Amino acid sequence: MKILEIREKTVPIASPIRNAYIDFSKMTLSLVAVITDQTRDGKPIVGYGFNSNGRYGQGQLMRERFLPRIMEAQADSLLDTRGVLDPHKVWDTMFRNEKPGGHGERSVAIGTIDMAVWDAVAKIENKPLFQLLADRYGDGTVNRKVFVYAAGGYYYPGKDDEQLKAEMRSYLDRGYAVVKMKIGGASLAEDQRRIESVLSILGPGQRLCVDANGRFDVDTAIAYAKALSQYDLFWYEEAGDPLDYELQAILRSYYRNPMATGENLFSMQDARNLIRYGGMRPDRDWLQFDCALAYGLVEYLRTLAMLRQHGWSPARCIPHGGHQMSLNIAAGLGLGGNESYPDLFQPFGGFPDGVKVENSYVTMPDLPGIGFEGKSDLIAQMRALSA
Ligand SMILES: O=C([O-])CC(=O)C(=O)O
Ligand SMILES: [Mg+2]
Repeated sequence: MKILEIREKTVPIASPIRNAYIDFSKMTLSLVAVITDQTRDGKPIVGYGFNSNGRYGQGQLMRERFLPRIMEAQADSLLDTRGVLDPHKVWDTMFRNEKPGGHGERSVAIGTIDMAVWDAVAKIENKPLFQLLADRYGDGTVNRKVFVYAAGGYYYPGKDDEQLKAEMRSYLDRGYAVVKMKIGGASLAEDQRRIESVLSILGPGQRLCVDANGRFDVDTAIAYAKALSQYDLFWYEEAGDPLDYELQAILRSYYRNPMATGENLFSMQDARNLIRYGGMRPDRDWLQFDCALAYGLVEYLRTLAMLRQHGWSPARCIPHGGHQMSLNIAAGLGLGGNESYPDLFQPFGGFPDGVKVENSYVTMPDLPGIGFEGKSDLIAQMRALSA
């Protein structure tokens, strides 16, 4: 088999929301289609991928480096022993003549193409990606029920506590038991008022996460840690700069409840530094590495192996990004769950049509590949690229 063509397009996912670090007024992503010479029911098998929110479209890097390397490679050099496209070989081909380190420069572009390759491979095998992953890298058993939480609670022009509560209530009404809001874009006193207003609407078994998006210096991170300790939060996320492992390690002396970070670490090596030097606690903290920003699933498999070597369970991973790729990895490889943005970044976030959230869990349906064909608004945009 061979890849006939790879197309990419930059697509807007702009909205007026703001976290503690950026607004999303000009946010974009790259959508990719890997068109193969394989067919099913007379139609070409096409794999699709896109990158998560937060890092913008990647078209130029793809056009100048990664797509030509794939298309110039001998078609056979990209195949496994079964004659099917091998994501690891495609990855090695993309990475040819790339130096180590400085991962963010290219990890999003490679991760986006990698997603489309896995989608194509699972479709060629006519299996859901979660089943393919369990068969190839696990013992074949899948856990179709995946924990999901609702991320939102952004700062928004004119948004008051009543609107914040209404937003969170609507997530609870849609079946979520864990919700997330932004902090660090206002004073501590104002954020505490916002947090307490959300806590006031949570019922038994319902929990809140807060996310500072890397905004705080060490003193502010500690001040928040002390103030947040009085609430029974699900987690305190990305307090300081994502690469400041010392800050993260210091925080454990001030915050006993769970913390979460990792969405802005874009390689196994960066993730390993967090595990080595960040003081993260495998019995309670959460890791949010997102394959769609971090060189894809080929690299995520290396990260999971690194975690195992350091005594961490994959169940401590709840990736950032809210895409179906991580849902498949969760169901196939035993992650602790996945993020979800019920009202943001559509049509890229979310679940196949008809999938319901119940007590903060979804059940994965049987769709070949990642499952994009089950989400009508998303697959319409994807097919427009590959048609
Ligand atoms: O606001 C963002 O950049 C997204 C984010 O941190 C998250 O989903 O955890
Ligand atoms: Mg975050």
